[in-house]
Amino acid sequence: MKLHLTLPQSNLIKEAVKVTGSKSESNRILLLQALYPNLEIDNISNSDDAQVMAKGLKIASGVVDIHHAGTAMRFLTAYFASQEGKEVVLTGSQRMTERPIGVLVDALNALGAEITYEKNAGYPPLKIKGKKLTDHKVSLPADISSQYISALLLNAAKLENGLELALVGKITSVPYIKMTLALLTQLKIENSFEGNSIKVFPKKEVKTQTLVVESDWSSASYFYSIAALSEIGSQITLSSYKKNSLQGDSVLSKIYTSFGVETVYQENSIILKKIANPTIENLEWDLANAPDIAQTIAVTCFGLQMSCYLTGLHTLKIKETDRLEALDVELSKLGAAITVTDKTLTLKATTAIHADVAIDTYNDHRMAMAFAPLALKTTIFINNAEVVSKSFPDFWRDMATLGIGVQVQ
Ligand SMILES: O=C(O)C1=C[C@@H](OP(=O)(O)O)[C@@H](O)[C@H](O)C1
Ligand SMILES: C=C(OP(=O)(O)O)C(=O)O
Repeated sequence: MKLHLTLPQSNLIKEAVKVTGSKSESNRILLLQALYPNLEIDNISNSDDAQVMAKGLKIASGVVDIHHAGTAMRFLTAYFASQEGKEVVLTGSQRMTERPIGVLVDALNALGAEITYEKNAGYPPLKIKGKKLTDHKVSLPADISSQYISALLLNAAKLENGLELALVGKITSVPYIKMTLALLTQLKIENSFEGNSIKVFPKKEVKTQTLVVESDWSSASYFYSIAALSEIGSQITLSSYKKNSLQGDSVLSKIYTSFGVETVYQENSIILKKIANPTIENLEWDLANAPDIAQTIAVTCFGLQMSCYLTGLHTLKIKETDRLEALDVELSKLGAAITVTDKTLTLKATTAIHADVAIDTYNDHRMAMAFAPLALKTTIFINNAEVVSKSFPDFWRDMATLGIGVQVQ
């Protein structure tokens, strides 16, 4: 589906938008619910990734296909490896077979699991024969993806002796590890994270309770970008959010103050108010703790004709696509002066934004959504716009709600 996006007729429409639940929280809680069936979930994400996760957890043998969902791939690998009696081949999309998983497989096999590669060593598909894992100490590199660590931690309390991880190297995407531990703490599963050591203690049962998923902050980033690119005086209301979020991407409220966007927390909503022009000329930010908002921020800077220097982007090359390369190609089409390395992105202030460019999305939901806010500055086409369903199926409907012209070509 190719979409043509056009400018809002006047100011943004002040409709409140209810954003679906965090996919990161949802996929963690779904796994915990499979381990502790007396848990209930509220505000679960309606994303493809949460749906494939829920479906995958119900399968006991045969092929489990998790499509593009990285968290589902990693979390289910640890889950099936520790489920005695289950035997599956865990696979996904073509891109998933190019996203590395060797660190997690090595760690699980070192704990006594039986996982083998169906095709290429270090990559899905995996053949997993579930076993009772009794070893409880393992060390693993922590600088490639935090999802390997969360996968181990989520399943840890059901292991006979719990789990003790020694993390090697600079720990990346730390807030996601803290989110995992915070959810365990909510279930009164004892855990600790000190220096490079994480411990989770065994717990056979948890109290019956409902875990409420906060709405997705990565999804909120596109609305922050819209607010930043809109006229002073515009505002957008999003629910359901809270000030003390488990999601690291909530750092958006801080970052976007530099673009003149203020965040007001009101009951269970956030109101994004465009109150000023950008307060800086160049944004410098290390995004190692919030990699999923890199595309949004780069495009916001481009739309505001600002320069930026983004660092900590070393994980972007192994996500849904090589996001650094994709940003380089697509922003250049629009007229940007951009340079990327394997962990940084530099953008020079642009003088003009080209009109009617068709943005390619590379099977990456965040490419489609990050570029959409440019509709406030120019007319733009988004190719394969349906990719948004990976995390935010209602995205285009919500864009239209705000008054942005969304036409199928
Ligand atoms: O644990 C999670 O829910 C996630 C962790 C991050 O991955 P990395 O740790 O691989 O950076 C993030 O990019 C991904 O979208 C979700
Ligand atoms: C990287 C992402 O997801 P995953 O790794 O779970 O596929 C994302 O949603 O930006």
